[in-house]
Amino acid sequence: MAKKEGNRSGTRHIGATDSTPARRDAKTPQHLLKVKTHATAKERETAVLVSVPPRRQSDLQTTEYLDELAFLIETAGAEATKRFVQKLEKPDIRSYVGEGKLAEIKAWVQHEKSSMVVFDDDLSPSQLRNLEAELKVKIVDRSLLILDIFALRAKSATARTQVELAQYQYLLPRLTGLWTHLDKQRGGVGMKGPGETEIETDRRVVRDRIAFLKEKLEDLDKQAHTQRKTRTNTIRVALVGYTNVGKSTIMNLLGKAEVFAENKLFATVDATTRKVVLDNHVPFLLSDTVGFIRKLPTKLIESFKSTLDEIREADLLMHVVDISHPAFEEHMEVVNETLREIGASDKPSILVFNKIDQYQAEETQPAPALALAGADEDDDFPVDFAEPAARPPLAELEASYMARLHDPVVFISAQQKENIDALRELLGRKVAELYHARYPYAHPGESWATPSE
Ligand SMILES: Nc1nc2c(ncn2[C@@H]2O[C@H](COP(=O)(O)OP(=O)(O)OP(=O)(O)O)[C@@H](O)[C@H]2O)c(=O)[nH]1
Ligand SMILES: [Mg+2]
Repeated sequence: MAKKEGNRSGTRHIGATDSTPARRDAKTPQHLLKVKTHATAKERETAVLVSVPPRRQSDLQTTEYLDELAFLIETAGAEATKRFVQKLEKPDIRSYVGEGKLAEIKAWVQHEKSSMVVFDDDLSPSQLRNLEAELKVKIVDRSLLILDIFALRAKSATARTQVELAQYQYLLPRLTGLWTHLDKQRGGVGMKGPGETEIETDRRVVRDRIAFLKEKLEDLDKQAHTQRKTRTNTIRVALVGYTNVGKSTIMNLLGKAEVFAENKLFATVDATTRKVVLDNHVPFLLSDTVGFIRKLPTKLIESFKSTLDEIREADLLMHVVDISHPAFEEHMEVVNETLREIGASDKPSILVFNKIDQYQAEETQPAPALALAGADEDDDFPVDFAEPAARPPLAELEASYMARLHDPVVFISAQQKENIDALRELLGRKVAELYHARYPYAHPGESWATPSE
């Protein structure tokens, strides 16, 4: 088994910029992470999407989920060219989809020479193995796809270490399954699969690397903690929300920061913190963080502990929602659920409905994008265009949210700079309230002379 990888152009090496001397990883197992969803060749890779929705899930929802998966694929640098949907009570334990559907997928993949098949769930190691043996192309599940995007985006030492750790944690139980397909990627001809001894050796190497990365993260955490301790007498605000809702755009607007904002999922993987001084208000620290997404694997959340500490340690959350997205209410639920999971759901928060410039009131939803994107229109998934979902006029929506929620609400367009004064006013007021409640005898701004800021 070739253990060394050359630094071929166009190939990304996770952790390659990691300058920390490896203590125990004389044989760095990074070649094991080379299952990539993004294009490494000149030609753009093509992906077939597969989803097994429960019977009770509406067709509209299925379409939205597949749209999101296609967006993830696009963010990773490939193109979704076909969708297969099979409604089942639950995914097949052996091959995720049923036998008939699998044969259909196989025929398509072979005929169209697709580069990979992407599943909108996490696959068990045995499902992964079986699918790989049957379809003979790259098999990508939701975790692997998200991890790959995170790896593309992560810049800081902490974020990179977190991603690498999550990748190896993902890899460990799947090591045997992934071998065959790694061989294939390397050309395969004449390459024999590794024997059990080699797999065992690699398992040990990966375990060592995991231990090493955990130690490294602990060190980085300590440094970050010490740095945060110097920010005394300061209210901390964290931007939270679903991915691609406009958090970084708001950060740039308020914090005069230059944070990468883009119409791609997970543009931000590193946490960034800026001091913000709004006119006549108490200064505060604002952090931009990684966006949330549905079905974010718990393991992945755990390995992003350091980034999520910014949220956990915040005094106030600004929950940003993209109101122009058809599924914005479900997105809010996902965010609230994730906040609960990381133990940050009881914090005071402000709800910021963004992208009002793009919001379109209408009586019914537009026809699902399914037909446009080459969906598999077989009997398993009759396309249903008549699903009504009212989108009331903005003023109505605003009034109903204001009345319904305990948290303060503001409707803005960060891009068009609409209603930003209202946002500043609300934020300034909330921060001042928190500040005076917490430090009744302090004078705002007096701690800002500390050298670390
Ligand atoms: N139409 C419209 N687009 C916006 C608005 N605010 C942000 N955007 C766009 O939405 C996209 C995502 O914005 P970001 O600020 O990167 O979103 P984010 O929440 O930081 O995204 P992640 O870091 O990927 O989680 C970008 O293309 C922005 O230009 C808005 O008010 N209206
Ligand atoms: Mg961002």
